[in-house]
Amino acid sequence: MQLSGSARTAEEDFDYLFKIILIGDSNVGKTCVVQHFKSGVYTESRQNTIGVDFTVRSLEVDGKRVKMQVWDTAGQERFRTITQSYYRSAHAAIIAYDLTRRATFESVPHWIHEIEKYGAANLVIMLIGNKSDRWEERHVLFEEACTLAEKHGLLAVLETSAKESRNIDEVFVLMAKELIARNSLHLYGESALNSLPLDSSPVLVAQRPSEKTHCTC
Ligand SMILES: Nc1nc2c(ncn2[C@@H]2O[C@H](COP(=O)(O)OP(=O)(O)OP(=O)(O)O)[C@@H](O)[C@H]2O)c(=O)[nH]1
Repeated sequence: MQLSGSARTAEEDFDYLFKIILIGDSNVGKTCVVQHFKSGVYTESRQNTIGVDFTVRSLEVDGKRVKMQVWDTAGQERFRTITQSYYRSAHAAIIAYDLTRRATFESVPHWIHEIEKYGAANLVIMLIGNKSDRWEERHVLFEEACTLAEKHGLLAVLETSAKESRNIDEVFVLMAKELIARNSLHLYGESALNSLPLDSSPVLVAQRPSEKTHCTC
């Protein structure tokens, strides 16, 4: 994994540049999640993504300036060849499903397989169950997503709502923290890897109407 540390450009200084690919079935809300991350607003989406859209936002995480490049990919099958070509240079992948549509959750193993096939080795993978504002129509239990995440060694599961601004920034901040931690290990070499083992247990964050559950397993 190649991460750009302490990079400088004429326009902007940053300590890290991370490239994140957002994948998942069509209409799960990927574009709305990215747009909310970029601008903080929810705009009802009427168009499916064609190919891949590119968004950038800078964050400050643990005193570090982090530039997040997010590639919002089309979920539709007909764009698969184009989107696959973006996997290779990503540092991390976020797989999104719609928690009101079970079929989109059942596709998650397929998306993990795509990452394993086309992405770099050891890509950090996070799972998000979007549309948590429609919790009454839930067709995927949070616990099921946790089980899947553990089985495949994913970093985290978060339930999000682009519509009601839930957990969107948290997804990207958590991802940035993990990538910074891994980059530090990378910089300090094998001995650091031995002395600072990464916690392989996923971080799990459910979003329910009036409570927020954090659990680590
Ligand atoms: N209720 C609710 N609807 C959402 C949310 N996020 C997205 N939507 C709606 O879900 C539909 C699909 O959203 P998109 O963001 O276009 O989905 P996508 O995954 O990018 O779809 P593709 O571009 O085809 O891959 C739109 O009608 C959105 O307005 C959410 O958090 N809650």
